[in-house]
Formats: sequence, C-alpha cells, structure tokens
Amino acid sequence: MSELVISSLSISRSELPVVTEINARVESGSISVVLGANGAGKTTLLEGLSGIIPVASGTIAIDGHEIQTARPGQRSREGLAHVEQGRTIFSQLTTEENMKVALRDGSDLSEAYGLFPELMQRRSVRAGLLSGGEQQMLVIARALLTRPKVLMIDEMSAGLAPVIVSRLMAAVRKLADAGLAVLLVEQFAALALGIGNRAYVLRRGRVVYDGDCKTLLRSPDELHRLYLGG
Ligand SMILES: Nc1ncnc2c1ncn2[C@@H]1O[C@H](COP(=O)(O)OP(=O)(O)OP(=O)(O)O)[C@@H](O)[C@H]1O
Repeated sequence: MSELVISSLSISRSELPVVTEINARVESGSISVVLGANGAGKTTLLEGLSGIIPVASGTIAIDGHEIQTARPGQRSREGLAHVEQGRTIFSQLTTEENMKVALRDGSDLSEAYGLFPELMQRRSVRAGLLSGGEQQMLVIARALLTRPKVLMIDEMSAGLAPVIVSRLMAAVRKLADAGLAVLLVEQFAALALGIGNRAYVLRRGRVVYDGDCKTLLRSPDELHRLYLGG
C-alpha cells in the first residue's frame, strides 16, 4: 500500500507565490484528480512534486519518507513518475527504442504492451510518426517502465479526440485498479471526475475543494463556482 502525502506545500515562481499551503494525498489503488482554471497552479504543483522546480516550504512524503529536498532522479528512484505536458519523445527513435531507454532492473516491455497493444503494433515505427494519442500512450508507458509507486500525469488529453481521451482514461483507471497511486491533472473535468476517487480544485494556488469525485460530478454548478470563485 503506497501513499503520497503532501503537507502545507508552497511553491513560488519568480519569487511570487503560485502554490500556497496545499495538503493532499494520493493512495495506492486510487486516482486523485487536480482541477482548476488556467493558471491555477496545477502544473506548478506537479513540477514541485517531481523536483523540476524547488518548493518554498512544506513536505512531500512517499510511504512516510520525505523527498522534498531530493533531486528529481532520486525522487524517481523513490517511486515518483511524472508524465509532463507536451508528450516529450525521442522522435527519431522507434517506439520500442523510446521505451527501452526507460527500462529499469525488473521491468519489461510486456506490461506496457499489455496496457497499450497499439504500441506493440507500432513498435518499429519512428515515434515522431505516431499519432498524438499513440505518443501519449508512449510517454505513459515509459513512465510505467520506471516501476513507480505514484504516477503523476499532466494534461494527457490536450489536443486529442474524445474517443482517444476515453481510451486513455480507461487505461489510467486500470493502472489504479492494479494498485498504482495516480495523481491526474486535467482540463476535461467531467471525464477525470468520472474515473477519479478524490478531487482537489485549485484556485489561485489554493485548494478550494477537497472531496469525493462523484459528489463534484453530480454538482456541475458547484464545480463552475469553484473554478470561477464567488
Ligand atoms: N516559468 C514561469 N515563471 C514565472 N511564472 C510562471 C511560470 N510558469 C507559470 N507561471 C505562472 O504560475 C501560475 C500558475 O501556472 P501553472 O502553469 O502552474 O498553472 P496551471 O493551473 O497548470 O495552468 P494551465 O491549465 O494553463 O496549464 C500562472 O500565473 C503562471 O503565469
């Protein structure tokens, strides 16, 4: 049973506070969804968690072990994987070569191919020629090959057709059901709430909702109010 616990976390950019006093948790077997309007601080939160940018104060713990001062590589070895926005791939390498770069002791490609058979079919194709949805599958597959305890995914749906987004959402739910702890940042609120367990809504870097996804899904007016304030 793995768990990511975020306590009183604050993060600044250019010396301005962007994320303020956030408390959140992500448990094994569940999906915590982070929602919020543009500029609310969602990407900044993930970047602070994975160590791309430093945190100003607060703690980040995986299974009780604090990592907030560790370098990104160390956080990855502690079990934190971050799928960043933008689908960064080695476009000249094949799908399979991209995946092999991420292989660790004890991981193999079969699990990733099991989740995304599409990648198996396209394994010899240069990654730059994959569709947007296939590229998103590839970056998620690569993150899985690091054998994470906690998988953080930033805006995986951006620019993709609804049918592909549903496919990706189902795959992420499957990963959580298999025991992974997932932290999902999404613009498509309804879809994310549909697969998620716990929801956090950020407004101007602060948590303005911490509760059940289903409750929020049934209250679109409340979600709208949380996004916009008032
Ligand atoms: N590199 C940076 N330097 C300074 N400020 C930044 C930087 N990146 C983002 N910001 C600011 O930090 C705030 C939060 O941005 P962030 O990208 O974390 O929000 P977000 O919720 O992920 O938004 P979006 O949904 O648009 O991606 C915004 O006010 C943004 O202008």
